[in-house]
Amino acid sequence: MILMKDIVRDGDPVLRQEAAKVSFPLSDEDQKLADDMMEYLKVSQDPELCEKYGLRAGVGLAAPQVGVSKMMAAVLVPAEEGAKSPFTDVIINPVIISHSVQNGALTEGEGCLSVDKEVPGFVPRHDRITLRYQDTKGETHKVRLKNYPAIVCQHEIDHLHGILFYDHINKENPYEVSDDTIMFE
Ligand SMILES: CNC(=O)c1cccc(C)c1Nc1nc(N2CCN(c3ccccc3Cl)CC2)nc(N2CSC[C@H]2C(=O)NC)n1
Ligand code: NI
Repeated sequence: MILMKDIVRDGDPVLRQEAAKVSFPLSDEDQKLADDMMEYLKVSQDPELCEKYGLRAGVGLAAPQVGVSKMMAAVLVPAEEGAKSPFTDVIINPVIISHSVQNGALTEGEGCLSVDKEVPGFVPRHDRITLRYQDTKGETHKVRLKNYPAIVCQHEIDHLHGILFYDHINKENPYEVSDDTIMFE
């Protein structure tokens, strides 16, 4: 089971590397990694278990964050009342094949399990993306995502390319975004 002690923190070079493509069929090790990363998200989103294991809650976790520089990330965006559309899968060798011109950003900024300090500011991302990836069975998927699930997938795909969320925050004015940026909770 992945615990906070297994999460690599900012400053470790593995978080700034380009991860390696994953080959199929998955090795037993890669399959276990996929399962463990998804399990972390599930446990972290359960208030009792989160507390019991001293975890930070997350909706995404990328392999480099547990020290494995491979193109794999688990995403578990729960179904919430109202507009948000859920998205749950382990995305392997993900590629954003198209995206909206319009940006989107979380009004509360972003957090990351590998960044212990709060970094205030808006993180401008594409509001809508078309994502192609392979699942753990090697099946290729092409999905259109928008708003929160799109933000989360971009945050995790960034990890696979050595990019951290605060790299996108405007240094001069952290709360400056283009006026057509969609801001959401
Ligand atoms: C600095 N301000 C903030 O962090 C921030 C502050 C307020 C609101 C938001 C929305 C913020 N932003 C933010 N909140 C999250 N969570 C909200 C709580 N949630 C969760 C918590 C408990 C149970 C179930 C769940 Cl679901 C877990 C996920 N997650 C991310 N990110 C950035 S994209 C990857 C994703 C990630 O998993 N990070 C660890 N950002
Ligand atoms: Ni992160």
